[in-house]
Amino acid sequence: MGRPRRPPAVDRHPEPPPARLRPRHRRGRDLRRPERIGSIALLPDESSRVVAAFETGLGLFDLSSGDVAWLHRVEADANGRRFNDGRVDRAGRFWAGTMVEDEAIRHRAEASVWRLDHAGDFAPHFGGVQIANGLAFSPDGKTAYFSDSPLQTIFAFDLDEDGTLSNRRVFAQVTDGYPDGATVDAEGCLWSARWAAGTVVRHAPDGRVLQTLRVPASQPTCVAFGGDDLRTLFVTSARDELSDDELVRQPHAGDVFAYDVTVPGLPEPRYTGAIRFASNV
Ligand SMILES: O=C1O[C@H](CS(=O)(=O)O)[C@@H](O)[C@H](O)[C@H]1O
Repeated sequence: MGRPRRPPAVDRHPEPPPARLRPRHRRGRDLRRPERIGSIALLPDESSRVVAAFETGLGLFDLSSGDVAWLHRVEADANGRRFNDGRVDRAGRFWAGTMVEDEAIRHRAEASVWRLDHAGDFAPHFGGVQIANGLAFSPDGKTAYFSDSPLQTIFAFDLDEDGTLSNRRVFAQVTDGYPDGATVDAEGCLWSARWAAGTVVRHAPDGRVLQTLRVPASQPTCVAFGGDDLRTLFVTSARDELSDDELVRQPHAGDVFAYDVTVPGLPEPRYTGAIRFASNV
């Protein structure tokens, strides 16, 4: 683990819109979009379009123009849920989970993890979730990781070739903070952001903690590898839910941090399935 680099300049607002960051230029660009975005899937064609998990469902989102063509708008009712974390698995399917945003009913665990498959069908794969987070996949694609943040638990599953999850087990029980976004490096270790603990933790494939990186913000939200050799670990963070006093003590809350790492990440898989547009929106 190297020294933290000076954080790239990303515009900060009381309600920050998602920014598209070009790290070399240390510049972020605000994106016009109809709803908050929880996660995205890159597409094979290198165009400016991605599949985005918006609050209410999936849309084909043009990062340049801000145009959205809805694919599956499955959470459009006001039920206190929205889409949150997601990631493409090694076989090119997009997984995205919802979270119960309304804290008063979060304990009901009515959120789910959904899968966009190769045929372009989008369906819930399992439910009983409060806040779906930390979806990540082992280098061989046979193990999936997932966190239900309020439970302070990271789970592992077997993932078969058909895209079915089974053999759910506890991968790590978290004692400090809440497991948020995560990714897997080339050695199969899981990097997990710890909301409220101000850390990012690297777990061995058997769940052991190998390394804890302290970041200068209490709410790191997700991690991603980048740079030409995938040896830069980017860590996003949130200002959300911090008091004015906390924001004074945490001037970097909401920034994106970049760290040099020795073990590289893996290229991010792209969604390789069909794109089917919704007929009802
Ligand atoms: O992913 C998210 O998680 C958090 C906090 S926690 O990690 O679940 O504790 C959340 O409030 C945030 O808005 C969400 O996107």
